[in-house]
Amino acid sequence: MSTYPITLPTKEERHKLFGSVPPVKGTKPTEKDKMVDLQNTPKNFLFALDAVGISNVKHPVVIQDGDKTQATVATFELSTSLVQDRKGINMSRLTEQLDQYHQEGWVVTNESLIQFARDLAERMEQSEGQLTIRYPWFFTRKAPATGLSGLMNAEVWQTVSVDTETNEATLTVGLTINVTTLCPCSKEISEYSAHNQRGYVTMEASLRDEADDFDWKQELLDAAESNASAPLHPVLKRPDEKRVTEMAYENPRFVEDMVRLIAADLYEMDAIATFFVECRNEETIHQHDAIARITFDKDAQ
Ligand SMILES: Nc1nc2c(ncn2[C@@H]2O[C@H](COP(=O)(O)OP(=O)(O)OP(=O)(O)O)[C@@H](O)[C@H]2O)c(=O)[nH]1
Repeated sequence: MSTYPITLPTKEERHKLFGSVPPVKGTKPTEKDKMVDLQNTPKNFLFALDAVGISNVKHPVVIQDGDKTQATVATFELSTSLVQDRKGINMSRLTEQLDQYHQEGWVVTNESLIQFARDLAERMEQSEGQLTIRYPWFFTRKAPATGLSGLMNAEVWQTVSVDTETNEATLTVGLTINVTTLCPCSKEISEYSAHNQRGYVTMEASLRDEADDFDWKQELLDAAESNASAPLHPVLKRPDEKRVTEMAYENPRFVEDMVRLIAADLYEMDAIATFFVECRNEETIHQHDAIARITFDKDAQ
């Protein structure tokens, strides 16, 4: 049984009580220039590597959103290639560069991401730099009848790869948004009603060099939502709810329909070279999900 009030030992004594011990007198150097630089010790390490780096890095960012900017939190993957005769990259330089860009007021655009990847490669003395940035992108959505607005978000990402020797850069963009899909089969066979579900549409596209002013977030969002049974909304009053319910009934979609219709829209966008589309419906009459996917390379046709 404890008795109060108690007299506590000092914090140092408490740490000792719970097992903390003083550091040993070490023999290895503590100054940076006397430490072994294992990463840079040259030897034949059998293979060159495509990508070495860090993933799951959470960081605040400011992104260019049309003619405005938006602050959000992004998850980064930062990497470079690695030559055969070096054991490792100096990984601290990756987050060092991220912090430096942040301190300098970095605004994320396709061009600034390409510059970031190029700087990474140069800082690491490797030929290729790569990065992926993934974040929630917020946009305003109005209710279809009352016009009441609220914020929606889609998960978006950009992957950039730069080869500093050839000076080539590739840019891939992606977006996932959820939509309403209403089952065509259920509508067809039932006396009334039709089951519907929340569909998750994921699109990824590689962009052509000349795609500078392509508003990829808006275009991918439109491709998904305009081909769904109905888009989602943050605010819906009764007249709005009636509208979206009827809209879904007028536009029934299987996952296969979704993927094919979105593929047709992406096929018509000149800025896109290759694309991937997936629709996953969280079924309301099953425990499982329904999925469909397509990958397509326009230049391979
Ligand atoms: N290459 C490599 N580094 C790792 C790995 N795991 C942890 N590290 C990192 O090793 C780092 C040591 O950083 P370095 O960038 O090599 O440090 P440094 O040589 O003092 O840095 P510079 O002054 O830039 O040359 C720490 O940031 C650790 O995160 C790994 O699997 N591979």
